[in-house]
Amino acid sequence: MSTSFSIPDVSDPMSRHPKAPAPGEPFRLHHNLCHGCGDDAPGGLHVTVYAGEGFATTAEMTVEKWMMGGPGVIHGGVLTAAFDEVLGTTPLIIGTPVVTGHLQVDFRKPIPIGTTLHFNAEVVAKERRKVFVRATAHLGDPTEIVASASAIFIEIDLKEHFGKYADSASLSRP
Ligand SMILES: CCCCCCCCCCCCCCCC(=O)SCCNC(=O)CCNC(=O)[C@H](O)C(C)(C)COP(=O)(O)OP(=O)(O)OC[C@H]1O[C@@H](n2cnc3c(N)ncnc32)[C@H](O)[C@@H]1OP(=O)(O)O
Repeated sequence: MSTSFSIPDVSDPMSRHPKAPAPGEPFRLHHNLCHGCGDDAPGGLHVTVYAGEGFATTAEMTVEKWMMGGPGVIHGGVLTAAFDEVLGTTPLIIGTPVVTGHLQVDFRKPIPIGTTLHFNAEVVAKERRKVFVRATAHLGDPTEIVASASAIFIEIDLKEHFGKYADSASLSRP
């Protein structure tokens, strides 16, 4: 399928899930080996996403040396993976488990190694199983956006989607 990020004129009703973390509290790990958030993921990003107000979340990531692409700056693929993690966790605030269908990233400024990236994300709409999420990243000054991303995530039944793969990789520890 080929698609683009286009927010529907009218969203399905959305509400914060009663079991969503309180503002400032972290979301639980997807699982221990998740490349984005898992504690045991070899070479993982170790991003923790925190609930914000409404349908919003925040996250931080230290830009480490191994994340380098061009000399001294983050690799675009690493930044994209970080956005995928932050954006893909955010729909849990409305209680919806998802996988990425479409993800687009705007790389606005070089992001130096050694800095801390701050993410702000928000679910902006839901249409049937599609969840529309946007995020921005900055280096400490929220008015200076260094990158932004938009994504369409698709609601899934976790067991149906991952059940046949989980034994081999996703849930076993290294
Ligand atoms: C037991 C285990 C415990 C596990 C413990 C917890 C683990 C919790 C893990 C979470 C982890 C998250 C981590 C970060 C997020 C990733 O990185 S997820 C990994 C990357 N993504 C993928 O691997 C997804 C691969 N793609 C697929 O599996 C399938 O294409 C999908 C996305 C499930 C859709 O297939 P489908 O269910 O057949 O959907 P389908 O009926 O065709 O379409 C439904 C709707 O979605 C739209 N749609 C479908 N595909 C797309 C697309 N690519 N773009 C835009 N729209 C689309 C359709 O147009 C349709 O829309 P409407 O007709 O309602 O307007």
